[in-house]
Amino acid sequence: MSKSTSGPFEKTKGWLDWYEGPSKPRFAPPPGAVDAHCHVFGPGEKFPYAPERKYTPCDASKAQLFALRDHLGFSRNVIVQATCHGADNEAMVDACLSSQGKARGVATVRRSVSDEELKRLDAAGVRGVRFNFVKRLVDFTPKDELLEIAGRVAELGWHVVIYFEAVDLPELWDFFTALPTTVVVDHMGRPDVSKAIDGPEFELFLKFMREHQNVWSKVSCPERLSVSGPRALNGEQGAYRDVVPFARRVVEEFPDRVLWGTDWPHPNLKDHMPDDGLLVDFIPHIAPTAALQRKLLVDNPMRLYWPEEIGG
Ligand SMILES: O=C(O)c1cc(C(=O)O)oc(=O)c1
Repeated sequence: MSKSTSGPFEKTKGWLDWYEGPSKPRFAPPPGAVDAHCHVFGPGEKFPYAPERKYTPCDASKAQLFALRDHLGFSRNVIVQATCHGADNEAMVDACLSSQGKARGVATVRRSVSDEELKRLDAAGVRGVRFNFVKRLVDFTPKDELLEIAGRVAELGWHVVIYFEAVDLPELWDFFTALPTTVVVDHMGRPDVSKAIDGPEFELFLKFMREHQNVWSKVSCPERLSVSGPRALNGEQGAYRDVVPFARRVVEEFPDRVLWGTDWPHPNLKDHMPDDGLLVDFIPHIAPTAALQRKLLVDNPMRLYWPEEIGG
């Protein structure tokens, strides 16, 4: 079970493999904590990467993900379909089915998906679909196609996860606000943290959440968003300081609509691969009280992904 291969595929040049032997976090997540954004990649031998993919990763299996979950002190995962698998959800579905109910999934589907397939995904633990607008990751899908998919999954009680760059929010606003489901934003809508926190770009994101009660945000991926570091490596307890005010602002203003995830195995990071134990130690910087931590890591993800277990 080596991480460095990609099965029969060749990894994208310069690909950084996930960090082996992460430290034990100093921060102990509350009991029942959910890593609400992570992926599985392949293994390529068993679950081939999609022909239309924009990158070929190293393998990152369900067993490796579940081992990380236990090591970090988490109880559950939400496994988000990675773009390298296109709309073939089998690696993610297989992980959900092997998790003994401890993983839910977010799928990618095309307009051609049948009702039977949606029901099969639902039975496997899928609770949402992901719409991706990051141009380096996917080709364009027409919005009427996406709206049609959103309407169909709404009937299953699923939500829509959206991934986009902050500069694209104005253009996508009308589409996002027309979605008929709960809408979960990946990685805080990728703010440019070198810009002012009270500047127009991040203000627009806050307005998006303020004016639309169905919009949630993942306060994840400081390792992607940080410009100044320091990186979560070598025992660093104050990593990615420039991201802290942005994430903390979202957690404090919208405590009931935030989620957190490792983003393991961190696709497409170019300059470093974080120690996931130190990433967990980032959490108390953005959610400074036990009450906020409990909402972020337990109550909110349980409400969205396991409502039946909390009488919801
Ligand atoms: O920024 C990214 O490169 C990235 C890629 C993917 C994916 O390929 O699915 O998912 C993420 O959450 C982030």
